[in-house]
Amino acid sequence: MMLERWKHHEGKEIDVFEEFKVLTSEVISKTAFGSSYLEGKDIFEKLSKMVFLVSRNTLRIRLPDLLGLLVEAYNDTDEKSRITLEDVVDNCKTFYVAGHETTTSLLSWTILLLAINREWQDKLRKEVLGLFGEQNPTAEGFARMKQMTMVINETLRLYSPAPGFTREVQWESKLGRLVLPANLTLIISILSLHIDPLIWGEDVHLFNPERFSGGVAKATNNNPAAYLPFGLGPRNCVGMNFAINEAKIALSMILQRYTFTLSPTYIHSPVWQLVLRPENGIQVMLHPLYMYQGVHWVQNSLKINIKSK
Ligand code: HEM
Repeated sequence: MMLERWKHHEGKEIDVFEEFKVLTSEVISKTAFGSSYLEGKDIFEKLSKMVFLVSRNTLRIRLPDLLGLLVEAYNDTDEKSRITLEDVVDNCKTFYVAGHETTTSLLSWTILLLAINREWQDKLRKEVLGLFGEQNPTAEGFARMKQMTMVINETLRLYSPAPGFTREVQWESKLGRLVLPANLTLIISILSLHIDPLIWGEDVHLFNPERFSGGVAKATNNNPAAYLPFGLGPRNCVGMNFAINEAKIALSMILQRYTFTLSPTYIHSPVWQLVLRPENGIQVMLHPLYMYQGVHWVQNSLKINIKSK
């Protein structure tokens, strides 16, 4: 649906942040709730507004079949483990928000970084076309997407959709020279870890996916707590693989069809409103890879050589 809409924007500007909001809503609605964005548009719009008011919370249920599990828990014969209708609704909201805003943010920042780092955009396009040609991307291909994984990792480092997460101190504990009282809430700043030159080196502020060429462990010097886009430990993100696969599908399908450059109207202003989002959207210019000439679709010669691998 999104790519169909984009056909009307060829050669023109498009705000990818707005586009990805609809796309990721559609995806989470269909996969988790079996409905579509349009069917639940009003509810989803209200939930999006609520994002300003809610903070990440209490969901204790994992994919898949989220709704089924919630309904099961609601109908539980054991009164102690039964949840209320309000709990069902609350958990649906969390799932919707957690699974939608974060992936929108990841996709949007990746497009921004690829629009201004054209050599990486070209590299990814070659990788995608080498693996899938013009066919739809497949799950088997994802594991072989080395450069795409590097770019996603680097985007998540620089523009972590969730720039922080919280932990509650359950009982008085010592942390180095600090004594942490019980019930204290700690905010773990993912972003400060991701831009620490002691961990990443002097080029910490530069977009350099190459740093992930040997994998995350090598990039972090085997320090699993240095890179936390999806949190850490038993309460880490349940949607990590879902989000990464969704991003790989969407990016592959865009790269198969378009080159994109940053629009002069773009104003850089990342803000942390539950997720790290571009305050003014992300406007790019879309250039189709193929043009219809006479009776044939031909490669747009102004763009890159898409045949080379
Ligand atoms: C790029 C996309 C995403 C990012 C960066 C992200 C990041 C995070 C982070 C940092 C946490 C907190 C982890 C912790 O406290 O250790 C979290 C939790 C969570 N995420 Fe994600 N997330 C993403 C996508 C998703 C998706 C697609 C879903 C669902 C479909 C999802 C569902 C959840 C849930 C339910 C939790 C709470 C887990 C718990 O408390 O046990 N997330 N996420």
